[in-house]
Amino acid sequence: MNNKEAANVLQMVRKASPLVHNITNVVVTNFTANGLLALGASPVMAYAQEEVADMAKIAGALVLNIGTLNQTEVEAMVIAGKAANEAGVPVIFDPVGAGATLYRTETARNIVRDVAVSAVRGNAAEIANVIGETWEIKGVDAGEGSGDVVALAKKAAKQLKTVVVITGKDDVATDGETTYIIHNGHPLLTKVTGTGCLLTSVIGAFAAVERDVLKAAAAALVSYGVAAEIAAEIAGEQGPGSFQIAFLDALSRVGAEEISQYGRIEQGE
Ligand SMILES: Nc1ncnc2c1ncn2[C@@H]1O[C@H](COP(=O)(O)OP(=O)(O)OP(=O)(O)O)[C@@H](O)[C@H]1O
Ligand SMILES: Cc1ncsc1CCO
Ligand SMILES: [Mg+2]
Repeated sequence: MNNKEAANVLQMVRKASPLVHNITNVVVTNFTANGLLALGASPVMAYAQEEVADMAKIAGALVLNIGTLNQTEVEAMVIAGKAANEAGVPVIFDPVGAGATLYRTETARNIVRDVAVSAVRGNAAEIANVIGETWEIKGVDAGEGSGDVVALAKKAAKQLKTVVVITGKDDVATDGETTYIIHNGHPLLTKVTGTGCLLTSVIGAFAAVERDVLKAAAAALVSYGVAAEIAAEIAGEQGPGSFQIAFLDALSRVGAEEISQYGRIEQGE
């Protein structure tokens, strides 16, 4: 995966405008829908157990996010996930807050047991907790020590038999064999709620058009990180509110030119 290939996958998203079915949290719902629209995908949020199987089957990707989970919604996620599996629709999982409470940790583990997920995206602490590893957050920036993060991502990918994406200062995407490290993004992303959650849904949009989920994830990460850098350039001085708006604009504008100029994809060990 290089910048050119990444830009090609982004172009495919814009051309196909895939339907991305999200069962996500109440904090990020609107931002996620607007972010997917800006990018060029077609978002839908559908949660009722009566309809999630039908929606998941017609979607290009299903995104499950446990940010504000409750038991009814978790049951809907499993129904949707199994329907997506039957229909060959990729499922992307965001284990928000795994490790923070026993309920989140157990739910995250149950979802990866009951649903065949194509990719899991979280920060290092969340991914560690899904696979039962302890993880010390070193300093304020969980992205510090990316060597450890790569090892954690590979271990998780092998254990869960799926693509694993760990985000932070640098982002790592791996299937356990091939690893990409993406050096894009901006610290202001951590000052806007749900940028991780939107990224998980963006990976869904890319996985809907690129069957190689690892390539899809790497392309999503570089596109997203470059968009953040463009937004910070335009509105970073103003603060997180202006940055959030500029970021939505940048998601709609980022293309081959910007990715070739700013994209920093490294093939890892
Ligand atoms: N220090 C940093 N510098 C640059 N980019 C960063 C930094 N920290 C995180 N990011 C970027 O922010 C985005 C969200 O990643 P993060 O790891 O913060 O997700 P998260 O913890 O799940 O966030 P949330 O819970 O708010 O959705 C990613 O695109 C990531 O690359
Ligand atoms: C703040 C917050 N609380 C639960 S989910 C969420 C959004 C970031 O995932
Ligand atoms: Mg998160």
